[in-house]
Amino acid sequence: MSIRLENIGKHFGATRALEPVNLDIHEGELVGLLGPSGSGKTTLLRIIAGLENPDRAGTRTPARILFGQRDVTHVHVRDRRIGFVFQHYALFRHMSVFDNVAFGLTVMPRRSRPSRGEIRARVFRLLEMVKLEHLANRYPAQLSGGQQQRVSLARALAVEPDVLLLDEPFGALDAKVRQELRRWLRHLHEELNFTSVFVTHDQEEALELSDRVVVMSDGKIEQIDTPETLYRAPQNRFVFEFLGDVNHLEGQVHGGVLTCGDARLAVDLPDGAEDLLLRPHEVRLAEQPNADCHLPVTVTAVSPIGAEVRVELEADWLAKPWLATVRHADFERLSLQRGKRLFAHPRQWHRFADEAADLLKPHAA
Ligand SMILES: Nc1ncnc2c1ncn2[C@@H]1O[C@H](COP(=O)(O)OP(=O)(O)OP(=O)(O)O)[C@@H](O)[C@H]1O
Repeated sequence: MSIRLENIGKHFGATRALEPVNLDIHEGELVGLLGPSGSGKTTLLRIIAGLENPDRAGTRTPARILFGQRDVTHVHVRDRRIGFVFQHYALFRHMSVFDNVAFGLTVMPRRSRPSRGEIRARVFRLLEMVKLEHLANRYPAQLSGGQQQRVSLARALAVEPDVLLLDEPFGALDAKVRQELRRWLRHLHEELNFTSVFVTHDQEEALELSDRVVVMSDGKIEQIDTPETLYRAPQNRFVFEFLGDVNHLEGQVHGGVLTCGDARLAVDLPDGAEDLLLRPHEVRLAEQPNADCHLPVTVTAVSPIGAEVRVELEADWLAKPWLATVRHADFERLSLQRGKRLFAHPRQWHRFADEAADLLKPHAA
């Protein structure tokens, strides 16, 4: 089921939670709404659900919500055929896992309600999918947080919703369980191909799970793209900064050289103030400066965890420490340790002409 949002805005009294936005979600797509706290993600999700009404816009451009061809703008939440999973959408504590998952089916009007045998078969099929069939008789209190969220998901899918909405579904779980559940949701989605929209403020979660990510800030959509395009071609500074760690190199350009204290970098830019941005993997470390680049730094922390080594760098010319990620081989070759003095060499850098848009292509340095 595709979803189309036209001119959907929202005010709460004088607070503008959402500027009028347009959004097309394709059938079978898994779309993440990503943004900092207060950016309007939950408001947008609640409007899709029918838990909140969009502002009534002028008659020429009315707000509309379509599920496929069906205009659901004025359809009550209970008739929108939606499944929900919320961070704290507690299961019914006095009901077994089986009864929780069966709940939505057992309360259907008699004429559309499946028979008891069909309900049983469907619940067990779902429990198998979420790998909990052996716990059907347990009560929620006897399950881990991750298992409870899997039951919530099975419960949401039981009524075969047209659209599945998830609001920070893994927000309350610890990092490892979160990651497991993400992979598992991705697989389930591929298997069942439902259309779903989920809210998160976790970049990694959005990039790993989504077919496309909607990046939001301050009630506006900043960019809608696949994770890869978002990361490689952010449309503005906000998206670039929000999607990963960023190092700043601020200074004055004069005659093709950017200077900042005793730091210097040759750049092909007109004279004036600049703020260049670098991702941690774009910072190379070396024992020596060169003719084009003199960026002296001191190592202040090293964490050789995982596939790469994270190195924190400080310098008098830096307002905020830099973060570099280097390979283990370089870590050993440079004998990196606290207090070591080195030189940073940007592999490439990025620059946004202003807050509005305008990505200038990344520059190899
Ligand atoms: N019921 C409400 N009454 C008044 N203001 C609200 C209400 N709901 C949301 N807001 C305001 O609307 C803005 C957007 O809130 P929303 O919850 O959609 O953001 P969010 O991106 O989901 O944030 P978070 O990640 O913190 O949940 C915020 O400024 C918030 O304070």
